[in-house]
Amino acid sequence: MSAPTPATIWHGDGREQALQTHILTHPNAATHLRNNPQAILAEIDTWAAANDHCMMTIGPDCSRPVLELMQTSQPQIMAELGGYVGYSAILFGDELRRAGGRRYYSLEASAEYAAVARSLVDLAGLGDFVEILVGEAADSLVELEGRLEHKQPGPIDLLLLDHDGCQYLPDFLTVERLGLLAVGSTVVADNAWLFGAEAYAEWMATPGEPEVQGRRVKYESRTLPYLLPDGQQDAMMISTKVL
Ligand SMILES: C[S@@+](CC[C@H](N)C(=O)[O-])C[C@H]1O[C@@H](n2cnc3c(N)ncnc32)[C@H](O)[C@@H]1O
Repeated sequence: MSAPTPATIWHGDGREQALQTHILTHPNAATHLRNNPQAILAEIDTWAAANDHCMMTIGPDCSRPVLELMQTSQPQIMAELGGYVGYSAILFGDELRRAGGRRYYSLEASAEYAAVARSLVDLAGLGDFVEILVGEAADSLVELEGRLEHKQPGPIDLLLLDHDGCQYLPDFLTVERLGLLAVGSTVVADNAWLFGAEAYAEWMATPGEPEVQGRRVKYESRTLPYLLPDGQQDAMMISTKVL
């Protein structure tokens, strides 16, 4: 009988702090890496591959459809639920700033991961553009709504769900109840077929116009299937609010 294949370890074994130390003490940290988001992202990918780590970062392949979406929809304000070590915040925050966007909000539950993210975002020169909110997304969303309330209704143009699949649906509904999305806003859910996100994917795919907070809402969705590094079939779901 062969030994069972060990489960993939995705995070939390010290790799995040090891990555932070690697980047911040890199011989080129003060020269090539400082204020160079693309070089920092490349260094994260290189370090992960060299150390045989499956990182939870969105990575170059899965980020491509989001970057394409940003080019076509030209968001002003973006928010992500699940910031981890700051990879997606650096990648999309850099793109958003270069395209003339206003602000990128990164919501992260873990104070440890958020501290790593903050140091890398600062090194990338994005510290005054990317804001990291530490705490459960459901709480940070309420705080965010208070901060954005003077802006137009539905202030988030592009929302990225990349935190805990079981929380995708309840936290998305919180976003809807708080009125943070307008007609034309887009929600991108990574890992939409796994890790408990199935309820969210089903809600988005169900025809009709469900009521949220007494308002009828409707989204049009498309899914982009892909394989995870460990071979599991997953998909990204891109949904645009049409009502
Ligand atoms: C897949 S990682 C995010 C990866 C990141 N978007 C990137 O591409 O670099 C998921 C992150 O969500 C965080 N998380 C899990 N549940 C959360 C919650 N309820 N609120 C906020 N963050 C949460 C985890 O701590 C983890 O850092």
